Amino acid sequence: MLSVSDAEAIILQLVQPLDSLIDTEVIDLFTANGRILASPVTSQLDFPHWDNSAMDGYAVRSEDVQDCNEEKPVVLEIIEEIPAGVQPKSIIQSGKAARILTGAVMPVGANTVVMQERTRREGNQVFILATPKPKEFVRQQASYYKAGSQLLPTGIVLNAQEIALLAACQCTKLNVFRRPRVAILSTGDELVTPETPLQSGQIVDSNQYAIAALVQQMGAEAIMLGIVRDEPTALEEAIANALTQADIIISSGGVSVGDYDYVEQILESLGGKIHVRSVAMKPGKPLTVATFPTPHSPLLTPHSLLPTPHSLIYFGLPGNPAAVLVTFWRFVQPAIKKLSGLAEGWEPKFVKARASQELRSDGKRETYVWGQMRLSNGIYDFYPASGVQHSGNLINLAQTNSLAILPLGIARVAIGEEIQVLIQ
Ligand SMILES: Nc1nc2c(c(=O)[nH]1)N[C@H]1C(S)=C(S)[C@@H](COP(=O)(O)OP(=O)(O)OC[C@H]3O[C@@H](n4cnc5c(N)ncnc54)[C@H](O)[C@@H]3O)O[C@H]1N2
Ligand code: MOO
Ligand SMILES: [Mg+2]
Repeated sequence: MLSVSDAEAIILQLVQPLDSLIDTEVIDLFTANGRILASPVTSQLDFPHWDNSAMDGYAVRSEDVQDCNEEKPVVLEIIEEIPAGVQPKSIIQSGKAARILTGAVMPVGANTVVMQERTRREGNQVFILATPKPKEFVRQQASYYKAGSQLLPTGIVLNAQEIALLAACQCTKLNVFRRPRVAILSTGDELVTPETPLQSGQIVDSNQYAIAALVQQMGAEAIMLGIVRDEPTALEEAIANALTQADIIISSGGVSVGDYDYVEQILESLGGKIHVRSVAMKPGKPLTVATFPTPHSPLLTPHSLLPTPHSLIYFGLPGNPAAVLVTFWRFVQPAIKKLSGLAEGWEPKFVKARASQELRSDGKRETYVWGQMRLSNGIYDFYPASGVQHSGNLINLAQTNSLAILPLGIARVAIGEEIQVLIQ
């Protein structure tokens, strides 16, 4: 059985990010929230675009206002009014000033802005009551960004901050990585859809919904392939079909040692290479991970006839609902993030927290306890979900946001002790 960290290393090494030449699409800025840039962005505009005023006040020549104070103000003649958005018409000569408003273009000849509060106005004269620093309150052209240099690199997520910047640059069409395609299937004769009236012994296929929600939350496309019977031919057909339409396939169930657990055997019969068969973790022990060498369909490459170069990864998650969530957060989420083209930050995120209650495990497998992290006075406290922590219990998963980790060999964590917590 592999340790969690060995399994993680193997899995993340199997993931080849999407290709920045092939696996891309051009989208509108309006739909760019959460998407990942597939090529760097460069603007032909300087920021600021031109020298402009940072204050409401007066544009002056700094040489004219060297020695002024309240008792001995310098008096300048106002020759123009420049609101934002208006091109100045005059040149500011010695002894002259322009009324200027925040964001307005600096007039030629002026190099400094005196803020309104340090002036007094009488008619078309302004009294400068304090000496400004040279160039004070002038936002110099290109002082934030010089046209032609790289503005945003490949591999970053576009959020509000980046989208604001792209809008300001008038970059309304963006080359981004396509969304990873994730096919999802559930295995089990006992499974029915949520709208089916339950017969004795039947279970609702909640995993399909959980996995689809997780996949969508990550900005990937969830392809829901439904329930597959525990029957080798049906399973083989379903997996072969999934291979033609996805970058990643996630199934749940059928990976343990039971008489109807066929997933591993079918993966091998379809030419898959198994890299992980079980992991020393609880829940999640029978996690199975395989790869298939080449994509099985040109569907994957809408902009080219070349096949995508990365291999296809199959995650066979254990059927128990909590095992699905834990193995997804621990392994599948970073794998999808890495595949999606993110240049950095795809690794799982751990934080330190204080145990708010005693935590226990059998010490034989790395144990993941689900619960809630809460921030109080700058310190994270971890509250395990109340009720049983069994991998078949999904009731108390609701409202959890993290997983506390009890390492192998640690059977007890006392109240107040520091623990590692995986955040979702
Ligand atoms: N003799 C052993 N038995 C088991 C072992 C073991 O090591 N030796 N491991 C146990 C562990 S740990 C887990 S986890 C499960 C994993 O089993 P499978 O992946 O083979 O899953 P199934 O047997 O198909 O189902 C397990 C359980 O989960 C329910 N399930 C399955 N699919 C869904 C779904 N889509 N939505 C909701 N619930 C689902 C299923 O009804 C079962 O109750 O094996 C243990 N056994
Ligand atoms: O480890 Mo299993 O994944 O307990 O339920
Ligand atoms: Mg089983």
